[in-house]
Amino acid sequence: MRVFNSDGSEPEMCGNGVRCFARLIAELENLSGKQSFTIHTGAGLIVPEIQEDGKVRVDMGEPILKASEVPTKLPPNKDQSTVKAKLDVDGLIWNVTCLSMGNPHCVTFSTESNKDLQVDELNLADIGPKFEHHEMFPAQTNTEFVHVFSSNHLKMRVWERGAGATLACGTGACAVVVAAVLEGRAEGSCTVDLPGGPLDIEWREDDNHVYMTGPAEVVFYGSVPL
Ligand SMILES: N[C@H](CCC[C@H](N)C(=O)O)C(=O)O
Repeated sequence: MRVFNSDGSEPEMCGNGVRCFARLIAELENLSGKQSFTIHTGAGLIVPEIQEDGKVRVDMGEPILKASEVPTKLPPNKDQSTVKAKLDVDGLIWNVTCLSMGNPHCVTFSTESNKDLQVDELNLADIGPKFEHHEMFPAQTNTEFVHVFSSNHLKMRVWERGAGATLACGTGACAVVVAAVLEGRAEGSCTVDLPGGPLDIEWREDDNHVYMTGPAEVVFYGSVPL
């Protein structure tokens, strides 16, 4: 599977895209019931599995925490991660945790002056590009702004690299749960509310893999003359 952002850039991976890809294969092959596929992506092999209830569960692999592999130029902690780092965006200091799910993510729950982000009040069109193109992210970044309802219920908005504000970001939802666990804000299994709907995310201790479960439905068929 190859995926392209709306600006034409080609990211390594797309979590929502791979769910839709699995659904399309099942529709085209007229498959029903539980189905599992191995998809080659720019982030390696990804395994989506269509569940009996029709939802798609994706093994998104292991999160990448090493700063140089996110990649970010933020000064790393002793364990080489950038958990609870400080990012200066136009003079405002944001508390961030950066990681990769095959593509780069910067997750924030607060600024130095505001400990509880009211995500619906943020002007993403203003601040999003300042994160996306920040000098600390040599490959740019997807940025997730998160409110914590409880230790297993989060809400996020996302400014995506190469796409802007979107209704949903599967790799972003995975990055949000990993960051929340690392910051001590959440447990490993969470529901993440996105503008486009909820996703169930589980970061499993036994294999260190992140699993994302959510719907995928055909909404139209079309063709694109190239
Ligand atoms: N804009 C992202 C790619 C799409 C990721 C998102 N749509 C998802 O569902 O994971 C990037 O450039 O890394």
